[in-house]
Amino acid sequence: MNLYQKQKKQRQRTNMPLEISFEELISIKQQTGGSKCCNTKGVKINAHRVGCLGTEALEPVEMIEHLKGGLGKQGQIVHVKKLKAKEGVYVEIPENISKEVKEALEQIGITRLYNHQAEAIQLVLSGKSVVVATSTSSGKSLCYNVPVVETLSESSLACALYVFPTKALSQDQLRTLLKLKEALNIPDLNIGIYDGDTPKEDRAWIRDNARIIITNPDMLHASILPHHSQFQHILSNLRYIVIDEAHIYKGAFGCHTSLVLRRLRRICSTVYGSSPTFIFCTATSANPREHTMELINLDSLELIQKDGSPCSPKYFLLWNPPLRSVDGSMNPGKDEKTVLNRRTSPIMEVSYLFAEMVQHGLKCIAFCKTRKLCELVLSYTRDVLKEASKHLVDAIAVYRAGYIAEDRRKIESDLFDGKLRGVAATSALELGIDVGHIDATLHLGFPGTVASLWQQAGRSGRRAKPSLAIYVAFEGPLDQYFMKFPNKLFGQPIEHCQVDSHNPKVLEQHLTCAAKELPLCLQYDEKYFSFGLQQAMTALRNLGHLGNNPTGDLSKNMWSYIGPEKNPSHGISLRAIENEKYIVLDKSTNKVLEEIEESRAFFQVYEGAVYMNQGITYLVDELQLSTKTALCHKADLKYYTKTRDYTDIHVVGGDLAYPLVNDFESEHVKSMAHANNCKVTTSWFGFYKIWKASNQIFDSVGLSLPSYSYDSQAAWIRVPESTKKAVEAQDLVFRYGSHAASHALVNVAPLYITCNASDLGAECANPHDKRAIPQRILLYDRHPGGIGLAWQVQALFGELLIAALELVSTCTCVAPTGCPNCVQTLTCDEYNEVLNKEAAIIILKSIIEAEKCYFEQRNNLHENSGQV
Ligand SMILES: Nc1ncnc2c1ncn2[C@@H]1O[C@H](COP(=O)(O)OP(=O)(O)OP(=O)(O)O)[C@@H](O)[C@H]1O
Repeated sequence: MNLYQKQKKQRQRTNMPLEISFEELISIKQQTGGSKCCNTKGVKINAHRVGCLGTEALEPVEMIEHLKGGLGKQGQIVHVKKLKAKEGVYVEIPENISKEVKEALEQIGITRLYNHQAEAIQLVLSGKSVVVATSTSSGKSLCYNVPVVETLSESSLACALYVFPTKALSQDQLRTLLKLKEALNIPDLNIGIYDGDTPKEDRAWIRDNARIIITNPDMLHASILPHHSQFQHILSNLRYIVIDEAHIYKGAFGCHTSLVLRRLRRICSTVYGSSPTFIFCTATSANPREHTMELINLDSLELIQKDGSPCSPKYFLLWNPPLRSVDGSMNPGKDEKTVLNRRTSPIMEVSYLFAEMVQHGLKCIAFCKTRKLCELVLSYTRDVLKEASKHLVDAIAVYRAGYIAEDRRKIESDLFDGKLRGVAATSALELGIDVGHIDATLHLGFPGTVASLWQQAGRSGRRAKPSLAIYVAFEGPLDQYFMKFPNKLFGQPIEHCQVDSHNPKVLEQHLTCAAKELPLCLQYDEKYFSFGLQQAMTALRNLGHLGNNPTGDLSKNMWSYIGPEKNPSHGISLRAIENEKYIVLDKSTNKVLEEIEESRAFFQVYEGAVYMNQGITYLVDELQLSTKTALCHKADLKYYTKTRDYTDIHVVGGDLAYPLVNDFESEHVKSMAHANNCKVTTSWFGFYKIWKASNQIFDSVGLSLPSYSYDSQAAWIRVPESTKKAVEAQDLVFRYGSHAASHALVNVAPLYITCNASDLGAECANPHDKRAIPQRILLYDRHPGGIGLAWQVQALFGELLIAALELVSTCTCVAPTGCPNCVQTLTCDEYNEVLNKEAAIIILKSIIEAEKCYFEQRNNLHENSGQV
C-alpha cells in the first residue's frame, strides 16, 4: 500500500473528506516518500535529517567535499562536472575608438577588450548589424555601449534605442549607461527610460531630448509606434537599435515582438528616412543567427560567438535525492516490483543545501520553478537555520514576481550589498540583473530548457571567483533523464529559439496597427512583413478594417486603417500579461505585500485563507472583489489552507465532423489531433483547513467566488467509443484512464518541445464532480492567451502518444495510481486523484492503433483511386 492509499484508508476510518493536502501533495507528487516536516521546535525538519551546525567559511570546492562527507553522504551526488577556468583573450581597445571614449572606459575599469567585444564593436562601427551570442557575464553590454557612445559623442544628433524585455533590466542598463556618461562628460548625452513606469510629466522631455531611449517591446507597440510623430527627434536620427536578451523573444511573445520590430523598421525607413544598425545580444542557443534574423526580417547579420571572456572554474553537481521505501526507512527495497521506493523530497534537499551555503559564507540563489516553492524553500531553510545559525534566519529572502517593484529593488540591492546572503528566486532573477558576486546557485528541478539552466547557473561566478551550481532532481522523467545522462547538459546547446512571425492571426493584428501608423502598400511593405502580407491584407479588407478603393488593385494602392478601434494596438497584448491584479494588504501596516494576477488570486487569497509572504504567515480577513483587495493580518497559525476547485476546458470551434487536421506530409507521425482556441474556466467552491503538524484536514469551508476564465489554446484528440468499452471491460473507470494518459503526455512533452511541464495543463478529472467529461485526451497552454504551445503539441501528437505509452508501460511502479515517473504530475489541478495507470495504457495503445489504422486505410484508398 502506498502513502496515498494509507492516508486514504486512514481518512475513511476517521470519516474525513477524501482530499490530498498540499504537504501530502508534495510528499506524493514530488516523491518525498514520507519525509514530513515536524518543525514543532525546529529541532529536526525531517525525520531522517539533522542539518549541519558548522559555520566556518568554505570555498565552493571545499563545500563539495563538505557535502560528500555530510548532507550528501547517501549518494545524492550522482555527477560532478568541473568546468575549467578559461583565460580571457584580450585585445587593445581599437585605434578608431576616440581618446575620450577610451578614457571613459578606463575610468570604469576597462583597459582592454575581450576579442569578441572588439570584433562586435568594429563590425557595428562599419555599419553591419550583429548578433553577439556568448556566455553569461561575457561583457555583452560593452558590445553595444561602446559603438553607441562612440557614434553619439561624434555626432550630436545621432540617437539610439535600447529594447529590453523587462523593466528591471532597463533600470540596470540605465545605471551602467549613466556611469559611462559621467566618465565621458558629455552633458547633452541625455538618456531616459520610456516605459510604463515613466512618470507622465517626464515623458515629453524624454521624447524631445533623450538621445538614448531605453524601452521594451510592449511600450514600442502601444505607445511609441502609435504616436511616432512625437518621437520624430529620435526616430529620424536613429543610428542603432539594441535588442538585448533576444532569446526571450520566442513563442507567442517572440512572434508579437518580431512584428513590432518590423513595424518599427518600416516607420523608421518610410517616414523618417533612418536605417538603423541592429545589435542583438542573446544567450547561447543552437540558432542565434537564424533566430535574430527572423525576428526583424534581416537579410544578413554577422554572428559573433567566439567567446574571449575569462571564466573561473565552475563545479556543477547533479544531486538526486536518496531513495527510501515508502514506510519511511532509508533502506530502499531491492525488488522494485514488490517494494515501493520513493525519493526524499527535493524541496527539503534544496532547503538543507541552501542553509549549508548560507551558513558557510557562500552567497547563493536557490532557483525554484514556482512562487509557492520559493516560499516553501524559504520557510524550510529558515527552520534549518534556526537550529544551526539563528542570526542568519533573516539573511535570506524570496525574490519572485508578485512582489511590488520597490520591494524587489530593495532585495536586489540588499543582495548586492551583502545584507542578504541568499534568495530563493523564480526565473524572475534569471536575466542579467547585476546582484553582485554570487558563489553558488541551486536549481530545484529542471527549469525547462538547458539554456535556462545555464542562464541561471551563470548568475554565479561573475567576478572571476570559483563557483558552484547544484541541480537537484525531482522524480519526474525529465529530471531523472538528466540524472542518468548528465552529459546531455554539458554538450553543445541543443535548443533552438523558435519564432513564427508568419502566424496569420498575429500578422493581421499587427497589420491593423501598422496601417493605423501609416497606410499599407503591398508593393513597399512586403520587405518588412514578408510573403503573408497579401493574404492578410485581403482578409483585413474583407473584414472592413482596411479601406481605400475596395475594387481597386491591392498591390498599388495605399490602404488605411478604417476599423472600429480608435487605437487598435490597445486591444492587442504582446504577452499574456494580466493587467487585472489583486493586491494583498497588511491591515496593521497598510503595506502592500503582493500584487497577484487575477488568474492566480483565488488560489491564494480568500476570506479565511492562510497566506505566506517572505516566510511569514498571514490570515486573510476579507477579500473585497470590487476593489480587488485582500486584507490580512500577521497570524501565527498551526494550520494552512487549500482551495477546492475545478477547471473546465471548453474547446472553441474545431471541425468535429472532419477531425483530420494533421494529414500533411511531414517528418512527424501522422495524427488526427486538433489544435483549437479554448476557454479555460476555474471555479472555486470551498477550502480545507489542514493542521500543519499532522497534515490532517480538520475543517471544510464553503466559498462563493466568481469563476475565472481565460482564453488559450488546446491540442486534443478524440478517444473512440470502442476504447472506452475496452477499458470498462477490464473493470476500470474510463475517466481515471484518460486523466492518467493525459498526464503521461504532459510528462513527455518537455522532451520534445521547448517547454516546462508546468506550461501545459491536462484536462483533469475531478473527484467531486460527476459530470460527464468529453472523451478526449487534451493538453492546453496554461498561459492566458497562449504562447503557441498547443500548435507544437498538435504537430507532435503522434510522437507524444507513443512516448507516453512507452513511459507508462515501462514504469515499474506498482500502485494503480502510478507515480511521478509515469502518470502523476506536479501541476495536476486535482492533486493526482482519479488516476489509473492500467486504464491509461489501454487508452494510449488503442488511440495509437486507431490512428495507424485510419492512415493506412486512407493510404490504401488514395492508392486505389490512383492519387498516390
Ligand atoms: N573587457 C572587459 N574587461 C574587464 N571586465 C569586463 C570587460 N567587459 C565586461 N567586463 C565586466 O564583466 C561583467 C559582466 O559584463 P556584462 O554585464 O556586460 O555581461 P553580459 O554578458 O551582458 O551578462 P549577461 O549574460 O548577464 O547579460 C561586468 O562587471 C563588466 O564590467
